[in-house]
Amino acid sequence: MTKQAQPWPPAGAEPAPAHPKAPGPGSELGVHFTECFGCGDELEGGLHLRSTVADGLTVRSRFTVTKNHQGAPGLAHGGLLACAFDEALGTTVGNLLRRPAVTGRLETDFRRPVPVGSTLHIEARVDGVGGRKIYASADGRLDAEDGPVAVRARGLFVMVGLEHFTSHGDPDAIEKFREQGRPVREDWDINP
Ligand SMILES: CCCCCCCC/C=C\CCCCCCCC(=O)SCCNC(=O)CCNC(=O)[C@H](O)C(C)(C)COP(=O)(O)OP(=O)(O)OC[C@H]1O[C@@H](n2cnc3c(N)ncnc32)[C@H](O)[C@@H]1OP(=O)(O)O
Repeated sequence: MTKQAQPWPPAGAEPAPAHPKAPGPGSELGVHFTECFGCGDELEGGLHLRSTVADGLTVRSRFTVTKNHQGAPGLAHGGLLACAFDEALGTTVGNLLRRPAVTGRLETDFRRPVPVGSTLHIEARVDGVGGRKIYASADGRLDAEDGPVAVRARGLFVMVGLEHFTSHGDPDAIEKFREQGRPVREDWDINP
């Protein structure tokens, strides 16, 4: 096994400017779906991730680890940390590029244990786009924006049409997003 990183983003990926309608620096991104395990406010055991646009193609998210998120006693479960990064990367891609996309691949490096009670400060960015593929990465730091790196992640997101959500998920998904203040059909570029 090697810790040697592969080139990222891969050769051929191009820089991805923010969409003209993307929320600007300082914008709170809010909840994209109230029942989302990552950001929703209706799930008691959820991650309750909160995100703010930092600058350009960067979003800062916060996730506080509770006893609902344990693996070993007093420590966060790695799979839930990966979930937090999926959410942080997904919200970065979705909100800044305004293209519906789903996670195709997610890599996580766990560098330090993350204790219950700590807050992970996740800084995520869009690294590039190649065809339908969007490359994004993030660092998660313990308890402060300049704290020690505990987790790093890279995600490959694949642009999809809105029918991805209605045909594989809830037929009313687009209407539900609209009811929750996300009129994706109007606000997003929806033809991958
Ligand atoms: C969601 C929000 C919508 C709107 C909300 C409003 C506002 C809020 C904003 C934002 C918040 C969002 C926050 C969400 C955060 C969580 C996100 C998730 O967890 S998503 C759930 C988990 N992921 C899945 O369930 C995917 C399941 N997989 C699939 O459906 C398909 O495999 C899919 C769509 C990924 C690709 O299938 P194909 O048939 O369309 O396309 P093919 O040709 O297979 O892939 C396209 C390209 O991507 C590469 N690719 C695909 N998967 C890959 C992989 N695993 N590794 C490497 N490359 C891969 C392929 O090699 C191909 O590349 P070549 O064009 O040939 O160069």
